[in-house]
Amino acid sequence: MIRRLLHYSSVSARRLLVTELVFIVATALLQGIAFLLLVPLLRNLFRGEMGALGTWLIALAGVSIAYVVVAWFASQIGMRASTALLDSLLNRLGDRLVNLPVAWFSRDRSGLITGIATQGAMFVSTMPYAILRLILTGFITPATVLVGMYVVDWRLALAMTVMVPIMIGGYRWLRRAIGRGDAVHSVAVADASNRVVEFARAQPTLRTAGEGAVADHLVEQALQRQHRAYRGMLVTGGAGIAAFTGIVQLSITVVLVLGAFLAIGGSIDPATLIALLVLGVRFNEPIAGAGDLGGGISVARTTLDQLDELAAVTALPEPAGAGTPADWSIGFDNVTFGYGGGAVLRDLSFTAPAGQMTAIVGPSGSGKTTITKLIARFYDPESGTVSIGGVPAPQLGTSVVEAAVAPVFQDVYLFDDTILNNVWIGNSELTREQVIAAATRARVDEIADRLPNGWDTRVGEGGSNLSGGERQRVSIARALLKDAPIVLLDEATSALDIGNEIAIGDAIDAVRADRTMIVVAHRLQTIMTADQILLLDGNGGIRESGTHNQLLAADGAYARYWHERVDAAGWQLSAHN
Ligand SMILES: Nc1ncnc2c1ncn2[C@@H]1O[C@H](COP(=O)(O)OP(=O)(O)OP(=O)(O)O)[C@@H](O)[C@H]1O
Repeated sequence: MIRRLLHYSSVSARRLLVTELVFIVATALLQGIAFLLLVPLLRNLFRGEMGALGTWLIALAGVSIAYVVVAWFASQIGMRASTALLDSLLNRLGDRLVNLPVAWFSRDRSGLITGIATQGAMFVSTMPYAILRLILTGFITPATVLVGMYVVDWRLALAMTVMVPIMIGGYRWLRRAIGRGDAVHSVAVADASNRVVEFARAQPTLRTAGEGAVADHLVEQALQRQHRAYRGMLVTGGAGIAAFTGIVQLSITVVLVLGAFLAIGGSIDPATLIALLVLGVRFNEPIAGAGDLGGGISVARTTLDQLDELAAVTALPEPAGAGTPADWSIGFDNVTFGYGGGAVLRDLSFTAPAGQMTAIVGPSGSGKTTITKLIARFYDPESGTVSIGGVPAPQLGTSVVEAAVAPVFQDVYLFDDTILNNVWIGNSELTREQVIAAATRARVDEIADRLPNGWDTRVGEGGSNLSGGERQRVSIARALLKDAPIVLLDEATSALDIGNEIAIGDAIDAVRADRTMIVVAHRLQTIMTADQILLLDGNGGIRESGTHNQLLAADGAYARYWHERVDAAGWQLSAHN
């Protein structure tokens, strides 16, 4: 455990932790010595040898003062070590989160991260101060007492020694029992918090769909599972603590009975026996205390296990030296990919020329968004190659791909900050004027104009004060600011009002310039103005590809798809041409 704490500590936290451990050991030794001094002290008291008693009293007072001083330092350093450890844990977690592959993040992982970042990290950080101190003291103090007992009476010391492995066995069993219960409980807590957050987020949908009862039921089930897991943890933990306390009490009884026999046989005088029995109680006290806290270690261990699991998540392969793309074209070469089930894309090959717009169309679930996620390198394909400028993505490395690609996805996240700051994160080095200029090109100025505080109006959590189309305009403005040579655009599927429709069209024109654009296209205007259209077949491949005019002239699947869409939209081609 101590090794694991040191592993997750920063250099300064590690230094504090080691210093604290030294102080804890010193405290425990002094406590043990103070207990041992009780033997001559009590023996002299019962024998009425007052002269020697004074000497032992002074010695005891000296050791006690030293103990208080060292214990005070131990607790002060312990508190500082705890704070430093908490900082290190949260920093390690943050560093890991920004390096985890994007594909790792899903909604059911948010409960795990929240659990580690809140109770988990707090619990681990209290280890040095509140728990480790008592546990180490609980073992070092009795060990010191035991060594001293051999000096006073080896037979009682031997009896006590025999009990030690039994106590250690009991302690381990107790820790394992609590650890098992806590592992189950942690999973249940993460699941329940996911469900509650989901329930809160889904309120608008649930109310309109009248599905509140189903969601209620899911939350209730998750809370019941958590309740059961908690009860299970209390039952196993409580039984473990009771059993361990029983073992500790048994050891006192053994010493008591043996001591009584020795006193009756005359091989030990009553004064020494009383002193040794007092020592026996002192011997057991810290151990029983450590038993109560052994569960704390198990709970902290669960959090450390979760951090280890996070550390073990394999990142996508990175090259030793990043390759340089020849241009900003994108190539798919026999790409096959699935999310663990069947293949979503099968032997898919195409080239999206640099500086041109490629529109991807096709049935729902045919893998359009998946293509954009492979380009952004959220995943690597199972077989085949995705390349940028002729260089396969793994040879470019994630950071090069991230810098080259600006994604404008449908689930754009806006922070609960001003609308301007939400655009600004596209490139924090620009000035306010530059940000406003870019945002204006994406037609975000119209949104700012209607908000009470203009550019400085907060947009609510997740951008809840803006419409879907408006959020997408902010996202396009971010892409403009980032000025990446490749833009991935997943157009909103939901119908947009005419204002947003025109504004998004203008925003796309602004971002298009000479960039390579891959658009999961739903707007007819986008589709027909693309330099290349890929029609997916719904079986992981491409059915037809070409320009709008070529494909219409071919009068195949695309032509049918197009006419259906035009009819459905009641679109007047002539009006827009
Ligand atoms: N993270 C994921 N985990 C598991 N399966 C996924 C994941 N994302 C997508 N899928 C599945 O992969 C398939 C392709 O999804 P994708 O979103 O690429 O389709 P799409 O053509 O963009 O669909 P739509 O037009 O409906 O948005 C679907 O069957 C979908 O359920």
